[in-house]
Amino acid sequence: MTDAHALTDCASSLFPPTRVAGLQRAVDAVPRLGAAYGRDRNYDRGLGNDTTVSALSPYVRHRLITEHELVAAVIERHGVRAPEKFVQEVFWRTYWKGWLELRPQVWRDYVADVSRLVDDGEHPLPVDAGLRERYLAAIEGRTGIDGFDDWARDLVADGWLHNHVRMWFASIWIFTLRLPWQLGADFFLRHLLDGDPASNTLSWRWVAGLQTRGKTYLATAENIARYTDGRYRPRGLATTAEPLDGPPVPAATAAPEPRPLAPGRALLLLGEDDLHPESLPFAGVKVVGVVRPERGAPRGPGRAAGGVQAFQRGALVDAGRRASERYGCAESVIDEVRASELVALAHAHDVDRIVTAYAPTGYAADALEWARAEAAGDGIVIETVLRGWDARAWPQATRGFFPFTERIPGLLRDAGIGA
Ligand SMILES: Cc1cc2nc3c(=O)[nH]c(=O)nc-3n(C[C@H](O)[C@H](O)[C@H](O)COP(=O)(O)OP(=O)(O)OC[C@H]3O[C@@H](n4cnc5c(N)ncnc54)[C@H](O)[C@@H]3O)c2cc1C
Repeated sequence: MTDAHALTDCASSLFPPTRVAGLQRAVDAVPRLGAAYGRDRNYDRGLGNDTTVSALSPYVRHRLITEHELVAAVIERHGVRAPEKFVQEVFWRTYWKGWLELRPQVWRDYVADVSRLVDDGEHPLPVDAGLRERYLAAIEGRTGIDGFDDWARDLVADGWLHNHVRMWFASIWIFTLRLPWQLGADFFLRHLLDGDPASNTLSWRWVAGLQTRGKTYLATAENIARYTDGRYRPRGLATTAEPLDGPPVPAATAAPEPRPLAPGRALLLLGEDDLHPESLPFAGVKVVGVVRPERGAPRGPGRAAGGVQAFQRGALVDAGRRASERYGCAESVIDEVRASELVALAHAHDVDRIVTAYAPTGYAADALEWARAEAAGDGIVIETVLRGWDARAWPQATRGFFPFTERIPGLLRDAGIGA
């Protein structure tokens, strides 16, 4: 039996949490990300030599590698047509982030739902005793469902799953095991190295039929057998997938607007959503110190898996070192993003402002918002800077992904890619 809460070092050896490791993986992957990716990407052949996908998500999610540089490298190698599918997949991330940014209530509802469903222990369990045993069987890989049990254990051990596996897993969780989707999303978010509030919450909602109203994703034994090269052929899967019921999708609110930073001295605060501070638009700002949180943002009411915490910590250390070098100043380490420590550091550096990357809707943004409100009371302003990539794309996430894809050529042009 797997201990679903075990601290695992395996994940960080598969995915060393540095920009250099991400770039190396990208260099190795780029030759495969043209037509071959479009043809084979739905096959799950694991993380070894036969892998059909890039397995770059832990790096892209934390922006150890930016979407811009990844897409530019792939187009430079293959031209615009052959990697169309890959480029679209990268834009799924951008689209989901934009979609949630325009509808933060969907995030707030998810957070409230998870809190309501679980107790307040360090490793929270469902409050409903009947649900608890079924939930434990699922996350510990004891359901007896071929494939599903291995995937639950793989997730805990590796911190990563192939996209098709994530779809099958979520579908079986919701429609065969009849477990609440929010608990599956929480399990994923706390164990995936790439765990991302937007991509995760909205993908689970999509499988459940809440995102594209009435349209669900049903995993079938035939599809699983085909795309796992016959490794798995589960029996007894649900044969229908009735969409779940939920509150109506809220209307889109306004997208955040990019505001250029005023010139002058400031501290630079690192945030785990954007760990390539070298390319953030800080023109005119004199960075006099780098502030690095020791710990990443929470991933749910319970503790994130050990491998996830190690990745978050390692990625922050890596970005802190690069930022100190880039801006020629020392780094200060704080426990987590909290106003009291930020205000003390601002005073120690004789500045009244702190600049940081815009944090998209999620746990990190929640923490930053609390710190910002409190620090303002002490006369310290926390200013965020939005990348052009996000500023141009997010306002387009008002409808479904397919209308959004029509914007991709224009977004690439505006980013100066493929010209
Ligand atoms: C139920 C479910 C939960 C998911 N949870 C997360 C999550 O927490 N974090 C996360 O990053 N992705 C999530 N995804 C999306 C997707 O599965 C992963 O991004 C992808 O599998 C990462 O593997 P890769 O790097 O090999 O992707 P590739 O196929 O090589 O794609 C390249 C890059 O494009 C982006 N990308 C690809 N597919 C998607 C997608 N469907 N949505 C968003 N971005 C995408 C990623 O940045 C990825 O690194 C989820 C999907 C499902 C169905």
